[in-house]
Amino acid sequence: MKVLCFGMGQAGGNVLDALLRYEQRTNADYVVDAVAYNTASADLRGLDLVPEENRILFGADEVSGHGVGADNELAAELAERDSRQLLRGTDGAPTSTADAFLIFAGLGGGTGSGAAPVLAKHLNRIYEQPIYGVGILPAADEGALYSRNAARSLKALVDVTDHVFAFDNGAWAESGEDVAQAHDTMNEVLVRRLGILFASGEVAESGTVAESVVDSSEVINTLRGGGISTIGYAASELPESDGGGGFSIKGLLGGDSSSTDELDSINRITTQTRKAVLGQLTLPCDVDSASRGLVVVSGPPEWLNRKAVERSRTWVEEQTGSMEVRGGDYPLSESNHVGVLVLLGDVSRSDRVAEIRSTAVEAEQNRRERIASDAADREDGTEAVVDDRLDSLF
Ligand SMILES: Nc1nc2c(ncn2[C@@H]2O[C@H](COP(=O)(O)OP(=O)(O)OP(=O)(O)O)[C@@H](O)[C@H]2O)c(=O)[nH]1
Repeated sequence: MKVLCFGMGQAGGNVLDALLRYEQRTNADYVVDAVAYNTASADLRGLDLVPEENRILFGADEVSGHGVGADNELAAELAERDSRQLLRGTDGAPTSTADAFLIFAGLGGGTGSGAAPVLAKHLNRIYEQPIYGVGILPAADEGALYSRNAARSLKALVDVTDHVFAFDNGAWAESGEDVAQAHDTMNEVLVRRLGILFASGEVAESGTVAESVVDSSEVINTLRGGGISTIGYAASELPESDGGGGFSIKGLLGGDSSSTDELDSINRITTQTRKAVLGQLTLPCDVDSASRGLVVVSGPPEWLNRKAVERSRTWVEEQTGSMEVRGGDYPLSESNHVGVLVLLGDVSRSDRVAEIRSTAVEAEQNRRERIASDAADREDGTEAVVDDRLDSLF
């Protein structure tokens, strides 16, 4: 599945850079072009793989390249004002070769949080392809302002995109890691999942193998209808003699390797499916609240047992209670792992999203009370200006 990628703000740019690195490392080719945007010029300079000419500074008239300092309303305003400049990011891009557009952003800060929905809205006006957000939720200990920004931005992004892949920083933070290192580790987790999802759709198109490979329309159909999705992934290393070579010691000794391998393959695939869903989701959620699912099993072709793939698919169907769970293979001849990726589309219950929402509502109430009391203190009777946007959260 070919994707045209946009990284908005610092987190957005970092994750995009990490995806490009992962694509390079795995010799894949699904990113048709990559564009990064920021209100802070230093953040754009810090990127590695996004081409220099595709790094776009906006809002410079107002903030002179110094960023918006977590003010996502200002970022949205600047993005709207500079929308032509944002769209210039697609000028040289081979837009017609993309199956989908992807906008990466941290939702807790200012630039990505405020400007990602604005960019999505403008791309939507012009292009036919589905537009997906990749929204990074702040950890709870990043404070109420980040939660408030994230709550608003998540809602705005869901409203203007065809789906939002959510990633919860809080669920993936390891205690004791410094922030930059933690971000790098989290970015790896996220891009591995996205990379496998997009690369698996490419195999079908190049026509190399098996009939049950996943194609891009299956990814798009799983995401159809919008909402928030989460992705789980788990992998198991194969015994050395089988790693990618396709032979087993038992087979060489004349033993019945095929039945052993079949059992082993079924066990590995079903176990990894459970692990992927029960403890490795990008956004922890109530699995039974998902509307649709997609299971992609990757590994050397001889390990991609049909029965196992079908069992995994059925298990995900049972867990989600959804009748719309697709399944397929992603053959990787050189791999020494069997991996299972599970995409759960349109999840409606997540403790973390509920927590962000309630912190946001509380922060908003405090703000209103403060404004109201400031207004009461003023004797001129000026009415408090309140923000009603949060009333409509989810
Ligand atoms: N997973 C991940 N999260 C990041 C990364 N960089 C920043 N964040 C998170 O993103 C949120 C802050 O958003 P940023 O992207 O830094 O902010 P910005 O969009 O550039 O906006 P301003 O700096 O406020 O203008 C916080 O929740 C950070 O923890 C990253 O590389 N990976």
